[in-house]
Amino acid sequence: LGNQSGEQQKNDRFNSSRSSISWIHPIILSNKEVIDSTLEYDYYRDSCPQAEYIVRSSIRFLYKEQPNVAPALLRLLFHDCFIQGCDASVLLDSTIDGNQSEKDTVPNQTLKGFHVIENIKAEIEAVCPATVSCADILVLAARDGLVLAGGPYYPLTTGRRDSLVSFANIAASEVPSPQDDLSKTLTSFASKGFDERETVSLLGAHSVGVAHCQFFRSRLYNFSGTGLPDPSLEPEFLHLMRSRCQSSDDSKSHTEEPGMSMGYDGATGPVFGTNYYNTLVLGKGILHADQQLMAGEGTASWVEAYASDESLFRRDFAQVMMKLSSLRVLTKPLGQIRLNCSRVA
Ligand code: HEM
Ligand SMILES: [Ca+2]
Repeated sequence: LGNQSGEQQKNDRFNSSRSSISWIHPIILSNKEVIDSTLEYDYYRDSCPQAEYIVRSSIRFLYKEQPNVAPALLRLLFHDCFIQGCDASVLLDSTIDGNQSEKDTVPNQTLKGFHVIENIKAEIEAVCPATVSCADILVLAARDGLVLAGGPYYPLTTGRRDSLVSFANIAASEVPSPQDDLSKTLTSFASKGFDERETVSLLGAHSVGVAHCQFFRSRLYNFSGTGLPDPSLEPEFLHLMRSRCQSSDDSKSHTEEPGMSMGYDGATGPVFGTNYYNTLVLGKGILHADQQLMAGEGTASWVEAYASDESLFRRDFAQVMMKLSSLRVLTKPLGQIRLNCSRVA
């Protein structure tokens, strides 16, 4: 499948209408023929009834040994869905005929969890060949991991199809940067259809997982080229962060580089939800983009609401994760079912 079909696919997706129910995409093939293609609950109920069970049991098994699989997959899902929709475009490897992978772009270099999706895909292929998309496996696996990490459950529809190309240039420019100010973050999320409340709740994903020093070192030693730390950092916290992250990185690789957990205020241990928002209220956000949520009246009031009302956060987070997981999906007849998640079939 060459570039032309990739191009065609892109055009179809740019032209498809966006309704507020984002998973409904009427696709007009000719003047007469309209296919109302939608995602469905349990889309594989006849074609592969074991699929969702295989995902869930694999993630459960892995989580016991490696709980960091949950944050890794949640971040992978975000980086897939935010770039041209939930189509597994982030999972493709670069190819010799020149399709550079999103994986190989700067903002994606510390993504993890690719092998997890690949292994689940192989297990599913063994029982239902060429049936279940990598895009569906990723959204299901991320949801199941999140639940194990203490996050809310949300129902997912399925029937996504996999992209024919990876969108490296778009990823390089559209994956949000941790150095972004609030207005940039809000513009970026608004361009994908998320309002302020939804953006604040989505960032609650940072309740789990780790940020490596490279993503916030400049805040500690040389904020915006001033040679001084970020003035919004609470002094004791600045001291703690500096003790974790030296001014220069002498580790040999990303995996060795130290980091800090983002949703942990030191007092109560890592709990999904309110802790993250509390860190922001206390001026202890790790990433600049996180702390910036306190810089606007509207976003700050949502941060405060989520910091004090766990069930409100869980409800909003479940809703917004459903929306993220159905962003601009490809459905039949677009896209394909890959046989191996890192390669076009
Ligand atoms: C303004 C928007 C965002 C920015 C700038 C941002 C940036 C980052 C950065 C720099 C890291 C650290 C990566 C590393 O050290 O390897 C990170 C981690 C993470 N991000 Fe985000 N992120 C954003 C939004 C989101 C959203 C919307 C989600 C999911 C819904 C998400 C999920 C995660 C998770 C779970 C981790 C931890 C990964 C792990 O420990 O393996 N992020 N993010
Ligand atoms: Ca994508």
